[in-house]
Amino acid sequence: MQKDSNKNYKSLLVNVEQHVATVTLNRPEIRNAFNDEMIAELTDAFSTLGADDEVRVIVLAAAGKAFCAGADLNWMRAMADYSYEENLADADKLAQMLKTIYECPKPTVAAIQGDVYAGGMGLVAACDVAIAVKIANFCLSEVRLGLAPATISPYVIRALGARASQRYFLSAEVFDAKKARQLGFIHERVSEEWLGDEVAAFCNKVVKNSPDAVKTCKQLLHDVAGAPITDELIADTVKGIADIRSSEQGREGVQAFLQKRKPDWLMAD
Ligand SMILES: C/C(=C\C(=O)SCCNC(=O)CCNC(=O)[C@H](O)C(C)(C)COP(=O)(O)OP(=O)(O)OC[C@H]1O[C@@H](n2cnc3c(N)ncnc32)[C@H](O)[C@@H]1OP(=O)(O)O)CC(=O)O
Repeated sequence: MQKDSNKNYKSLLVNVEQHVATVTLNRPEIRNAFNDEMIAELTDAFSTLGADDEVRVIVLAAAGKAFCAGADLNWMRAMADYSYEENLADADKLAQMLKTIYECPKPTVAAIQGDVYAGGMGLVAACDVAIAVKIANFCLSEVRLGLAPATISPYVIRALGARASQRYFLSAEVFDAKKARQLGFIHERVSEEWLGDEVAAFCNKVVKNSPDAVKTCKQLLHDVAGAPITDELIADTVKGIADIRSSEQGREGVQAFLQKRKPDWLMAD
């Protein structure tokens, strides 16, 4: 059975077929960077599909050239000028979106057709399984922009490992899909023409299994794999991004990206 579950989403496409839901990020012109609207829609889509008995697995895919360029920097720049309380409340919505994806009771698969930068790394890390094309590049680029991988950190550090995270959080080095596979950040690396088949093959295996047993496995994997993602931890990460994006260097880094120039960190202080 095929079902079009798009509701009135503006930044997403949602489709359900044979128990597999596909949520497609659909702002290809800015490389699927997410703003407040996309954050609200992703939160709603994963909550709704997570509660839908017909859905047994959810694929997070993306339209166009890149998988996701992280937070929309026009939105980040705008938030820096809001009151601190509004800035915190807004950052909390980003944190809650990631938590909703991570805690979704259905297995989630990131189908990565292109580059994954900054907040996009959080989306991939919040999913259970990640399959990427060979040409995809990965980068925790935030520090280049005077920002920090804050709300995404609980998920990325779990998926990438503490040691590799130290290297890539601090350097913002770009790494390729081969390295991402070696580090365990992605599970499989395939040619572009095989991405759909590889993702479908994985989903078909999940769909044949007992939905209740799969749900229990997912809960166990979270419980056993690491310290719980508590409200206190989330609040720390929310404060982390709210503080840094309204700082002088955060404003300068984002402004420099949007103006297509190099940031001047010293002038910002
Ligand atoms: C979640 C938290 C923080 C963040 O996520 S901060 C976001 C940081 N993001 C980045 O550093 C990525 C910036 N983008 C890129 O480096 C590149 O776009 C790319 C992803 C490597 C893809 O390169 P490509 O050459 O394919 O595309 P262009 O660079 O030409 O971009 C096309 C078009 O899109 C605009 N754009 C790209 N990314 C963003 C963005 N994040 N926000 C807004 N706009 C973006 C780009 O400016 C181009 O626009 P034109 O008008 O066409 O020039 C914090 C936490 O963890 O809490």
